[in-house]
Amino acid sequence: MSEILTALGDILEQRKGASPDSSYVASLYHKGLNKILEKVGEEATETILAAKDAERSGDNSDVIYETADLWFHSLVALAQLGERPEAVLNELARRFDISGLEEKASRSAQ
Ligand SMILES: N=c1c2ncn([C@@H]3O[C@H](COP(=O)(O)OP(=O)(O)OP(=O)(O)O)[C@@H](O)[C@H]3O)c2ncn1[C@@H]1O[C@H](COP(=O)(O)O)[C@@H](O)[C@H]1O
Repeated sequence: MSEILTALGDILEQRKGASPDSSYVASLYHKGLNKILEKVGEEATETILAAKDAERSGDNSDVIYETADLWFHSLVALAQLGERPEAVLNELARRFDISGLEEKASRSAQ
């Protein structure tokens, strides 16, 4: 799965040199960070609404679709700031390592 994020990160970097009419990502870069963050906010709201609908209906397809939009726009915001998707994966891995170590320590103290 991380290969998909790496490939998407590469495309997001390539779009930095593209003309705004040639691609959605290039058009977002051209509009600037505030517009990208506005999209992150919109997609977060749409994800929340879709999650509440999913809870009622039992159908998760819309919340998965909206979460993909949210992740995508968050990665565009990070790319605009000069960060790649791997930075987020590394942070998640770091937290996983810490909690894994804490769990091991609490087990050996028992
Ligand atoms: N993953 C995505 C992706 N997810 C969502 N979107 C776009 O994000 C937008 C979602 O916003 P909305 O639903 O609000 O739609 P909208 O009304 O068109 O947006 P606004 O006019 O309000 O800004 C849609 O235009 C989607 O097409 C994406 N656009 C691109 N990608 C990836 O980015 C790559 C590069 O895309 P381009 O720059 O378009 O070549 C693609 O190959 C994909 O892998």
